[in-house]
Formats: sequence, structure tokens, C-alpha cells
Amino acid sequence: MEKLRARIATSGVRDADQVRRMLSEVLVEALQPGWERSVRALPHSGRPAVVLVVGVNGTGKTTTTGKLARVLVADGRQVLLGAADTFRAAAADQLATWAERVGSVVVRGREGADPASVAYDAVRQGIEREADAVLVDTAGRLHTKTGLMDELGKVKRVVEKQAEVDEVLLVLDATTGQNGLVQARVFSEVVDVTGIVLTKLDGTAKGGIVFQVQRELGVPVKLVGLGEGPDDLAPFEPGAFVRALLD
Ligand SMILES: Nc1nc2c(ncn2[C@@H]2O[C@H](COP(=O)(O)OP(=O)(O)OP(=O)(O)O)[C@@H](O)[C@H]2O)c(=O)[nH]1
Repeated sequence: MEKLRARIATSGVRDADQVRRMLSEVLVEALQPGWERSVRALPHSGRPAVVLVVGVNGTGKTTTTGKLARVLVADGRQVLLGAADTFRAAAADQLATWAERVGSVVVRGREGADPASVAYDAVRQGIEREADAVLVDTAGRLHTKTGLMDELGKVKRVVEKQAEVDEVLLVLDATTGQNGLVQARVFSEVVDVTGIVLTKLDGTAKGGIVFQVQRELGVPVKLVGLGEGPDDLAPFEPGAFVRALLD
């Protein structure tokens, strides 16, 4: 609002439509598009790109992992999925179904196995098989549970013993509101989040929280989830996002 007021004052604009257009410009400038600097553009020099998918329960991590694999496979990449959610056998089954659907391979551990060891194994197999990308789906965890957050930090550290983690994607549900900022803060502290995936934007939620996440943490939204199907993942476009927000 400060920026908008300053612009109105310096331009002398009075017309409501013009002010609305200015507001739209200010909002678009506050958001960075991120996809072009994301997984798609990662250098694939002799080792797979490693991506960790993290977030609280039910935000859409597994679905996003599957859809992202589909995008990369369509780009001609060989993709391996790591099922580091070892709490629920159903979670690994869900990821295996996605792997089959999109044409990638899944690495999973037994139920109750150490998630860090499954993630390590997935990356090792990705290196051995000369995959282009390893996408590691992690279990949903509340940012307020210290033990679970410590476990996530360990997953990243263990993976880093054999390959750099190129992307840590935090999956945020667009319907979450202010709590999304708290989640982003805590996950960023623990695993250094590099991008946000804003899911469930196909509903009524607009996901306005990403302005604060971008401003406070400097983490851009890279992808948006627009439904439950395999093709419902799109690069984040600030212009379209702001148009939907102001409509
Ligand atoms: N409408 C809509 N639904 C979505 C989207 N992304 C995921 N979902 C749905 O949200 C629900 C939870 O998705 P999952 O991918 O299982 O979420 P998760 O984060 O892996 O869940 P946990 O592992 O239990 O934490 C499922 O019913 C998905 O189909 C989206 O972009 N739009």
C-alpha cells in the first residue's frame, strides 16, 4: 500500500481503474517467477538433480511429486521417486501408483524404516542408474513438532552426504492463510526451502499469503497445483496470479 500511495501521489492519477492497474503492477513486482530457475533448468552434469518435497500433512506433497515427475518425464528426463514417507505404507503405495502412471521408478523402504535411509538409498540408486532427477517425497509433519522437524533436517543432511540437494520445495495449501507463513518460516529454518508449491488453487482460495512468504523469507513460488490430475501442475505466473487475486 505504501508503494501504491507513493505512485498515486507522484503520477497524480485519480481514476479508479488506473489505480487498480497500478495496484496490480505493485503486486506483480512483489513476486518473483521461479520455475525457469527451478528443476527444469538444473544442470545435469553427471549426477541427478535432487529435490526434496516437504510440508505439513495433506497439503499435496505426494500429488505434487507425481505431477512434477510427469513434467520432467515429458521433457525427456529419467526420474526416480523416493518414498521417504515411511509412516504410512499407503503413502508409498500412492507414490508407486504415480510412478507407474508417469513412467518413473520408485524406491521405497519398509514401513517404519528410517526416512533418511530411504532418501539416501533413492539418491544412491538415482546416481547408479544415471537418472536425471531424484524426487524425494517426505512424510507430512506439523512444523510445531520438534522431533519430526529434526527428523526432516536429518533426511536432508544424510542425502547431502552423496549429492547436493538442488531444490527443497515446500508444498503450501492455498487455503491455509496466515499459518502458511509460520510453516514457511519453520521449514526454512530446518531445511532451507528454495521454492514454494502453492496447491489447491483450483478452489476458492487465492493464496495471498505468498506475498508475505516472498517478502519475509525471499522464497519464490515456483509451481501451482490446479487440481488432482497428472496435468494439473503449472509454473507460477505472477501476472495471472494477481489477476485472479483482484478479480
Ligand atoms: N483440488 C486439488 N486437490 C489437490 C491438489 N493437490 C493435491 N490435492 C489433493 O489433496 C489431497 C492430499 O494430497 P496428497 O498428495 O496425498 O498430500 P500429502 O501432502 O502427500 O499428504 P500426507 O503425506 O498425508 O501429508 C489429495 O486428495 C489430493 O488429490 C490440488 O492442486 N488441487
